Amino acid sequence: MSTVVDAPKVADANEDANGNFLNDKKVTVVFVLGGPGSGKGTQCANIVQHYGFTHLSAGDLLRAEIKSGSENGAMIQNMIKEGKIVPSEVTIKLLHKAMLDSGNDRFLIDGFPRNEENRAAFENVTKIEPEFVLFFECSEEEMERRLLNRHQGRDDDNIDTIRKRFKVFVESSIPVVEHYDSRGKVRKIDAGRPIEEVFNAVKDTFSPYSEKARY
Ligand SMILES: Nc1ncnc2c1ncn2[C@@H]1O[C@H](COP(=O)(O)OP(=O)(O)OP(=O)(O)O)[C@@H](O)[C@H]1O
Ligand SMILES: Nc1ccn([C@@H]2O[C@H](COP(=O)(O)O)[C@@H](O)[C@H]2O)c(=O)n1
Ligand SMILES: [Mg+2]
Repeated sequence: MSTVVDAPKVADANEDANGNFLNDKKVTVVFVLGGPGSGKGTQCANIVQHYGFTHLSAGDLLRAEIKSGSENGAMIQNMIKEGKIVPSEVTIKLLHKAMLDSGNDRFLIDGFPRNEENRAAFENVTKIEPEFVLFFECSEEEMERRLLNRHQGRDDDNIDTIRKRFKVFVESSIPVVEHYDSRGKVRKIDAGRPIEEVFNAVKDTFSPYSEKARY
Protein backbone atom coordinates (compact mmCIF):
# COMPACT_ATOMS: atom_id res chain seq x y z
CA MET A 1 0.00 0.00 0.00
CA SER A 2 1.71 3.13 -1.17
CA THR A 3 0.10 5.71 1.15
CA VAL A 4 1.59 4.28 4.34
CA VAL A 5 5.00 5.72 5.12
CA ASP A 6 7.42 4.96 7.92
CA ALA A 7 6.66 7.37 10.73
CA PRO A 8 9.12 8.57 13.38
CA LYS A 9 9.33 6.64 16.62
CA VAL A 10 7.39 7.78 19.67
CA ALA A 11 9.53 10.55 21.17
CA ASP A 12 8.99 9.67 24.78
CA ALA A 13 6.59 7.01 25.88
CA ASN A 14 6.48 8.49 29.37
CA GLU A 15 4.95 11.70 28.09
CA ASP A 16 1.20 11.49 28.46
CA ALA A 17 0.42 13.26 25.22
CA ASN A 18 -3.00 11.66 24.83
CA GLY A 19 -4.17 11.65 28.43
CA ASN A 20 -5.52 8.11 28.15
CA PHE A 21 -7.20 6.74 31.25
CA LEU A 22 -9.01 3.53 32.08
CA ASN A 23 -10.85 3.74 35.40
CA ASP A 24 -8.57 6.61 36.51
CA LYS A 25 -5.43 4.67 35.60
CA LYS A 26 -3.10 6.02 32.93
CA VAL A 27 -2.86 3.44 30.14
CA THR A 28 -0.97 2.83 26.91
CA VAL A 29 -2.73 1.20 23.98
CA VAL A 30 -1.06 -0.07 20.80
CA PHE A 31 -3.25 -1.35 17.97
CA VAL A 32 -1.74 -4.26 16.00
CA LEU A 33 -3.04 -4.49 12.45
CA GLY A 34 -2.12 -6.45 9.33
CA GLY A 35 -3.71 -8.89 6.94
CA PRO A 36 -4.87 -12.35 7.96
CA GLY A 37 -1.77 -14.46 8.61
CA SER A 38 0.64 -11.51 8.62
CA GLY A 39 1.92 -12.65 12.04
CA LYS A 40 0.08 -10.37 14.49
CA GLY A 41 -0.49 -13.04 17.12
CA THR A 42 3.04 -14.43 16.78
CA GLN A 43 4.69 -11.05 17.28
CA CYS A 44 2.30 -10.01 20.07
CA ALA A 45 3.43 -13.07 22.06
CA ASN A 46 7.04 -11.83 21.73
CA ILE A 47 6.13 -8.27 22.71
CA VAL A 48 4.32 -9.53 25.82
CA GLN A 49 7.44 -11.41 26.93
CA HIS A 50 9.72 -8.39 26.57
CA TYR A 51 7.60 -5.36 27.33
CA GLY A 52 4.92 -6.51 29.75
CA PHE A 53 1.93 -5.63 27.59
CA THR A 54 -1.34 -7.54 27.88
CA HIS A 55 -2.24 -9.06 24.52
CA LEU A 56 -5.92 -8.85 23.60
CA SER A 57 -6.82 -10.42 20.25
CA ALA A 58 -10.31 -9.40 19.13
CA GLY A 59 -10.57 -12.64 17.11
CA ASP A 60 -9.60 -14.74 20.16
CA LEU A 61 -12.16 -12.91 22.32
CA LEU A 62 -14.87 -13.56 19.72
CA ARG A 63 -13.93 -17.26 19.48
CA ALA A 64 -14.05 -17.50 23.29
CA GLU A 65 -17.50 -15.89 23.22
CA ILE A 66 -18.73 -18.61 20.84
CA LYS A 67 -17.37 -21.31 23.17
CA SER A 68 -18.97 -19.66 26.23
CA GLY A 69 -22.45 -20.44 24.89
CA SER A 70 -23.33 -16.74 24.60
CA GLU A 71 -26.58 -15.76 22.88
CA ASN A 72 -24.40 -14.08 20.23
CA GLY A 73 -22.41 -17.27 19.63
CA ALA A 74 -24.19 -18.48 16.49
CA MET A 75 -24.12 -15.03 14.89
CA ILE A 76 -20.39 -14.61 15.64
CA GLN A 77 -19.60 -18.09 14.32
CA ASN A 78 -21.40 -17.35 11.04
CA MET A 79 -19.65 -14.01 10.61
CA ILE A 80 -16.22 -15.58 11.21
CA LYS A 81 -16.93 -18.41 8.76
CA GLU A 82 -17.85 -15.80 6.15
CA GLY A 83 -14.84 -13.64 6.98
CA LYS A 84 -17.17 -10.77 7.89
CA ILE A 85 -16.70 -8.19 10.65
CA VAL A 86 -18.87 -8.74 13.71
CA PRO A 87 -20.96 -5.71 14.82
CA SER A 88 -18.75 -3.37 16.83
CA GLU A 89 -21.02 -3.25 19.89
CA VAL A 90 -20.30 -6.95 20.47
CA THR A 91 -16.52 -6.74 20.02
CA ILE A 92 -16.03 -3.49 21.93
CA LYS A 93 -17.89 -4.90 24.94
CA LEU A 94 -15.56 -7.92 25.03
CA LEU A 95 -12.43 -5.80 24.58
CA HIS A 96 -13.40 -3.19 27.15
CA LYS A 97 -14.22 -5.84 29.75
CA ALA A 98 -10.93 -7.65 29.08
CA MET A 99 -9.01 -4.38 29.52
CA LEU A 100 -10.75 -3.62 32.80
CA ASP A 101 -10.31 -7.18 34.08
CA SER A 102 -6.60 -7.36 33.24
CA GLY A 103 -5.37 -4.83 35.81
CA ASN A 104 -2.49 -3.93 33.48
CA ASP A 105 -1.76 -0.48 32.07
CA ARG A 106 -0.24 -1.56 28.71
CA PHE A 107 -2.38 -3.16 26.03
CA LEU A 108 -1.68 -4.64 22.62
CA ILE A 109 -4.99 -4.78 20.82
CA ASP A 110 -4.62 -7.26 17.97
CA GLY A 111 -6.95 -7.34 14.96
CA PHE A 112 -8.90 -4.28 16.03
CA PRO A 113 -10.09 -1.79 14.82
CA ARG A 114 -10.94 -3.75 11.69
CA ASN A 115 -13.16 -1.09 10.13
CA GLU A 116 -14.27 2.49 10.68
CA GLU A 117 -17.21 1.34 12.79
CA ASN A 118 -14.81 -0.53 15.14
CA ARG A 119 -12.61 2.54 15.38
CA ALA A 120 -15.48 4.89 16.23
CA ALA A 121 -16.87 2.45 18.81
CA PHE A 122 -13.50 2.20 20.58
CA GLU A 123 -13.13 5.98 20.68
CA ASN A 124 -16.69 6.50 21.93
CA VAL A 125 -16.63 3.82 24.60
CA THR A 126 -13.08 4.09 25.96
CA LYS A 127 -12.12 7.67 24.98
CA ILE A 128 -8.63 6.22 24.48
CA GLU A 129 -6.36 7.12 21.54
CA PRO A 130 -3.74 4.53 20.57
CA GLU A 131 -0.13 5.47 21.23
CA PHE A 132 0.66 4.05 17.80
CA VAL A 133 -0.48 1.42 15.29
CA LEU A 134 1.87 -1.44 14.50
CA PHE A 135 1.13 -2.46 10.93
CA PHE A 136 2.41 -5.74 9.54
CA GLU A 137 2.75 -5.62 5.79
CA CYS A 138 2.92 -8.95 3.97
CA SER A 139 2.01 -10.25 0.50
CA GLU A 140 -1.24 -12.18 0.06
CA GLU A 141 0.70 -15.14 -1.35
CA GLU A 142 2.79 -15.42 1.83
CA MET A 143 -0.21 -14.87 4.13
CA GLU A 144 -2.20 -17.54 2.27
CA ARG A 145 0.69 -19.99 2.60
CA ARG A 146 0.95 -19.34 6.35
CA LEU A 147 -2.79 -19.66 6.98
CA LEU A 148 -3.07 -22.92 5.06
CA ASN A 149 -0.17 -24.29 7.13
CA ARG A 150 -1.43 -23.03 10.50
CA HIS A 151 -3.49 -26.16 11.33
CA GLN A 152 -5.08 -24.77 14.49
CA GLY A 153 -8.53 -26.00 13.54
CA ARG A 154 -9.89 -22.54 12.78
CA ASP A 155 -13.13 -22.52 10.72
CA ASP A 156 -11.84 -19.62 8.64
CA ASP A 157 -8.46 -21.10 7.60
CA ASN A 158 -9.79 -22.55 4.33
CA ILE A 159 -9.15 -21.09 0.90
CA ASP A 160 -12.71 -19.77 0.34
CA THR A 161 -12.83 -17.88 3.64
CA ILE A 162 -9.21 -16.74 3.36
CA ARG A 163 -10.02 -15.00 0.04
CA LYS A 164 -13.04 -13.31 1.64
CA ARG A 165 -10.89 -12.18 4.59
CA PHE A 166 -8.33 -10.67 2.19
CA LYS A 167 -11.10 -8.71 0.44
CA VAL A 168 -12.51 -7.41 3.73
CA PHE A 169 -9.01 -6.46 4.85
CA VAL A 170 -8.38 -4.37 1.71
CA GLU A 171 -11.82 -2.77 1.63
CA SER A 172 -12.46 -2.16 5.35
CA SER A 173 -9.22 -2.40 7.34
CA ILE A 174 -6.77 -0.55 5.10
CA PRO A 175 -8.85 2.67 5.41
CA VAL A 176 -8.37 2.45 9.19
CA VAL A 177 -4.59 2.16 8.71
CA GLU A 178 -4.75 5.17 6.40
CA HIS A 179 -6.71 7.14 8.98
CA TYR A 180 -3.95 6.62 11.57
CA ASP A 181 -1.22 7.09 9.00
CA SER A 182 -2.55 10.57 8.21
CA ARG A 183 -2.03 11.31 11.93
CA GLY A 184 1.57 10.01 11.91
CA LYS A 185 0.70 7.02 14.09
CA VAL A 186 1.53 4.07 11.85
CA ARG A 187 4.73 2.05 12.39
CA LYS A 188 5.01 -0.12 9.30
CA ILE A 189 6.86 -3.43 9.55
CA ASP A 190 7.92 -5.69 6.67
CA ALA A 191 6.33 -8.89 7.97
CA GLY A 192 7.30 -11.08 5.02
CA ARG A 193 10.60 -12.00 6.68
CA PRO A 194 11.42 -14.78 9.17
CA ILE A 195 9.86 -14.40 12.63
CA GLU A 196 13.09 -13.30 14.37
CA GLU A 197 13.85 -10.65 11.78
CA VAL A 198 10.34 -9.27 12.07
CA PHE A 199 10.69 -9.13 15.86
CA ASN A 200 13.96 -7.19 15.57
CA ALA A 201 12.08 -4.54 13.61
CA VAL A 202 9.21 -4.64 16.10
CA LYS A 203 11.64 -4.07 18.98
CA ASP A 204 12.77 -0.80 17.40
CA THR A 205 9.22 0.55 17.59
CA PHE A 206 9.01 -0.42 21.29
CA SER A 207 12.39 1.03 22.24
CA PRO A 208 10.80 3.98 24.12
CA TYR A 209 9.25 1.44 26.50
CA SER A 210 11.42 -0.06 29.18
CA GLU A 211 11.78 -3.83 29.22
CA LYS A 212 9.27 -5.14 31.72
CA ALA A 213 8.65 -8.68 32.90
CA ARG A 214 5.72 -10.57 31.42
CA TYR A 215 2.52 -9.28 33.00
N1 LIG B 1 7.39 -14.26 9.96
C1 LIG B 1 6.82 -15.46 9.79
N2 LIG B 1 7.34 -16.34 8.91
C2 LIG B 1 6.75 -17.56 8.72
N3 LIG B 1 5.64 -17.98 9.38
C3 LIG B 1 5.09 -17.12 10.27
C4 LIG B 1 5.65 -15.83 10.52
N4 LIG B 1 4.88 -15.21 11.44
C5 LIG B 1 3.90 -16.07 11.75
N5 LIG B 1 4.03 -17.21 11.06
C6 LIG B 1 3.11 -18.37 11.09
O1 LIG B 1 2.00 -18.02 10.27
C7 LIG B 1 0.79 -18.42 10.86
C8 LIG B 1 -0.07 -17.19 11.10
O2 LIG B 1 0.55 -16.39 12.10
P1 LIG B 1 -0.34 -15.61 13.18
O3 LIG B 1 -1.35 -16.52 13.74
O4 LIG B 1 0.60 -14.94 14.10
O5 LIG B 1 -1.01 -14.53 12.21
P2 LIG B 1 -2.18 -13.47 12.49
O6 LIG B 1 -1.79 -12.22 11.80
O7 LIG B 1 -2.47 -13.40 13.94
O8 LIG B 1 -3.38 -14.17 11.71
P3 LIG B 1 -4.96 -14.00 11.91
O9 LIG B 1 -5.31 -12.62 11.45
O10 LIG B 1 -5.54 -15.04 11.03
O11 LIG B 1 -5.25 -14.22 13.36
C9 LIG B 1 1.15 -19.19 12.13
O12 LIG B 1 1.18 -20.56 11.84
C10 LIG B 1 2.56 -18.67 12.46
O13 LIG B 1 3.34 -19.62 13.14
N1 LIG C 1 -12.30 -6.62 15.21
C1 LIG C 1 -12.61 -7.86 14.76
C2 LIG C 1 -11.69 -8.90 14.76
C3 LIG C 1 -12.05 -10.13 14.27
N2 LIG C 1 -13.31 -10.32 13.80
C4 LIG C 1 -13.74 -11.63 13.26
O1 LIG C 1 -12.89 -12.67 13.69
C5 LIG C 1 -12.22 -13.24 12.56
C6 LIG C 1 -10.87 -13.72 12.93
O2 LIG C 1 -10.08 -12.64 13.39
P1 LIG C 1 -8.48 -12.82 13.58
O3 LIG C 1 -7.94 -11.50 13.97
O4 LIG C 1 -8.28 -13.86 14.64
O5 LIG C 1 -7.97 -13.28 12.26
C7 LIG C 1 -12.28 -12.16 11.49
O6 LIG C 1 -12.15 -12.65 10.17
C8 LIG C 1 -13.68 -11.61 11.74
O7 LIG C 1 -14.66 -12.48 11.24
C9 LIG C 1 -14.21 -9.29 13.82
O8 LIG C 1 -15.37 -9.45 13.40
N3 LIG C 1 -13.86 -8.07 14.31
MG1 LIG D 1 -4.24 -13.77 15.03
